[in-house]
Amino acid sequence: MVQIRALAYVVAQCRSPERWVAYAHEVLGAMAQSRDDGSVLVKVDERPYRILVERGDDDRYLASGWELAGEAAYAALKARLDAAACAFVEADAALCASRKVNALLALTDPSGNRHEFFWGPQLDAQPFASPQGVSHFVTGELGMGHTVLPAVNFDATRDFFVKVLGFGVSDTFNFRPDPAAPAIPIHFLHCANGRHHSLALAGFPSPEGCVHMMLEVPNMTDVGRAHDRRAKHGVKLMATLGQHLNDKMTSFYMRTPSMFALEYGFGGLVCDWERHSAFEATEVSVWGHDFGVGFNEQ
Ligand SMILES: Cc1ccc(O)c(O)c1CC[C@@H]1C(=O)CC[C@]2(C)C(=O)CC[C@@H]12
Ligand SMILES: [Fe+2]
Repeated sequence: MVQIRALAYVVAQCRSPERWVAYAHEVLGAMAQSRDDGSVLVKVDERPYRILVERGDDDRYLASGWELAGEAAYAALKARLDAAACAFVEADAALCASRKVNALLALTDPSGNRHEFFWGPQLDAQPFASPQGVSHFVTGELGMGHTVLPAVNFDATRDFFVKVLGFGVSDTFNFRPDPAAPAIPIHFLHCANGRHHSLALAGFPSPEGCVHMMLEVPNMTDVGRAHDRRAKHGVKLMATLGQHLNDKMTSFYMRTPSMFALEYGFGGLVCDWERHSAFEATEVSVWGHDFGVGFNEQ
């Protein structure tokens, strides 16, 4: 059985990656550094980066980076993909060097989202120190956080993650913006760690390539202070503060320089998958999370 350990990183594209440096320092409370090729590494923990921003002619999401435990797990994934007749491309030395990993393969899921699978992240001795006094970001064995990706070919994409890649379905949600229209499915998936979801698939398109990514901090003070910094720097709010019903996370959503949203929250559920029963949530949140603000200019 294939086991994906965790979501390790995301890759974004930006016409002005230096905007991500200011956004990381001033709003996220993360470290950030430009490289000679114009790309930016956003660092939130002991890893050299968790968000890699490439310079390009668009502001959008490019890829999710999934971590395998080691060489054997990576070989097992390749065998699994071959057996399922899923095409993939192995990275050359230049791409591995850019991603700071030992070996990497890339593929496109049935909805056209790019995913990278690797083993052997490079570690350096640079500790994390938040420029805004954020306590820390909740990563470690739970991985970087989560992403919600558009899945227009919903069933095929869900089957790919569950049947080929071994993800589990944590919970489901049927989104009904229009009660007369058919519900839009959003399925929350976990890999081999306790984070409630590392990936959610949403049955609608997203021009920015990603509905949102999520970074977690350990307490409400860190969320509230980020919420203040967002307002101070005029970053657009995409959803108000609230607490999710399924994973209990308290969070708000704001725009990133690559146009997709970032959820900044605390208190996400850590599950024991031996004891968990998947449920269908009929509400987004216990309180708050007005996504209506995302459609208005502030
Ligand atoms: C429902 C939910 C549970 C846990 C999460 O971490 C989470 O981000 C969500 C919200 C998912 C979803 C979204 O991201 C884009 C806007 C959506 C479609 C809504 O308008 C309601 C649900 C929202
Ligand atoms: Fe989320």
